Amino acid sequence: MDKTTANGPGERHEGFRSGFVSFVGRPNAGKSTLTNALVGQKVAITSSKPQTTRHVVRGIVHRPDAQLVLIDTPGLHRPRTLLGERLNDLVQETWAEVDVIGVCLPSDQRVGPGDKYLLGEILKLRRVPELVAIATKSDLVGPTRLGEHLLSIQKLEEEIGLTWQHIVPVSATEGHQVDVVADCLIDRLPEGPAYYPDGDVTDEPTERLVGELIREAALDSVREELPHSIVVTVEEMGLREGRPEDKPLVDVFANLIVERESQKGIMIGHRGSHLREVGQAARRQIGALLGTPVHLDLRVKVLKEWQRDAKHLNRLGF
Ligand SMILES: Nc1nc2c(ncn2[C@@H]2O[C@H](COP(=O)(O)OP(=O)(O)OP(=O)(O)O)[C@@H](O)[C@H]2O)c(=O)[nH]1
Repeated sequence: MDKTTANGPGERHEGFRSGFVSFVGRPNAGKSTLTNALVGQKVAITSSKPQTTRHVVRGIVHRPDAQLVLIDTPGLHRPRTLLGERLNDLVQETWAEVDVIGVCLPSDQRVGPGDKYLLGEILKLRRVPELVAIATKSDLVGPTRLGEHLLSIQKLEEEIGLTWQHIVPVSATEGHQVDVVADCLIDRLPEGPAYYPDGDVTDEPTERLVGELIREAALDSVREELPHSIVVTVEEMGLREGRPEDKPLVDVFANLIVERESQKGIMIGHRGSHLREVGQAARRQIGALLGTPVHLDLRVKVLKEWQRDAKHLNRLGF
């Protein structure tokens, strides 16, 4: 096979670049939305509530000249529970291993102490990756404000003692400059072979993605204090037997786990109305992901104080 045209996994390609990139930024900075825009398919959970990304989800960008593997981590925050501590360790381990960190700084907000804290943590890593500054949500501001924002990002170089390889504005929702972000990131990757076969968009097991879609549907509708208390386990999933070939149906059995009885009540709602809505929304999303109609059996369970209990955390995969 001609090595200059091959770009399957493990094949070296003259001038081909490949590597790992992680987006960091304050909660709600637009990391998941940018991941999805780059990959061109919904792979990371997005939500208007902060700190909802809990698992490391990979999205993969395939190009003839490069392969970019996106590692989506939860936000770093002051640990208040055992879950918080484990998440922070996971984040720092991941950051030290990627080739490039894309620091997301939303254009509609001033660069602040939270951003500087994050950057300080990055500079403390045993190995500091290349840094690209991404001014997200550029559609939310006018040119003057965007200019100011880019300037204050540049000033961080002096203030904190870091070097940006690129500073790039982007609107992931409008699809504006998404390609430029990809170029800037790929530009900093080392030469090397593709890690994944063409066409793969994520190596997350389907069940985990399905669980995330259910969690997203549940989060969309509950009050601010509930998000951290929700976790979803997919117990069983499979094609229902005995269906006609042109009418397949996938059965999904999942648990929505909360910490307290009172939260269970909120989740279920009056005569089950809330749970029904969540189920319907989740079913649509899962159907779109799998390309098959879905029957979703969703139950709400209480696992008391699961965020503080090592046994529960292990069981839930943290
Ligand atoms: N107008 C606009 N809104 C955006 C853009 N990107 C993201 N958003 C919105 O900002 C909110 C947060 O986006 P996410 O992508 O979930 O942010 P995140 O950084 O992954 O958030 P966490 O998971 O909490 O860390 C969502 O409501 C998005 O729709 C953008 O380019 N323009």
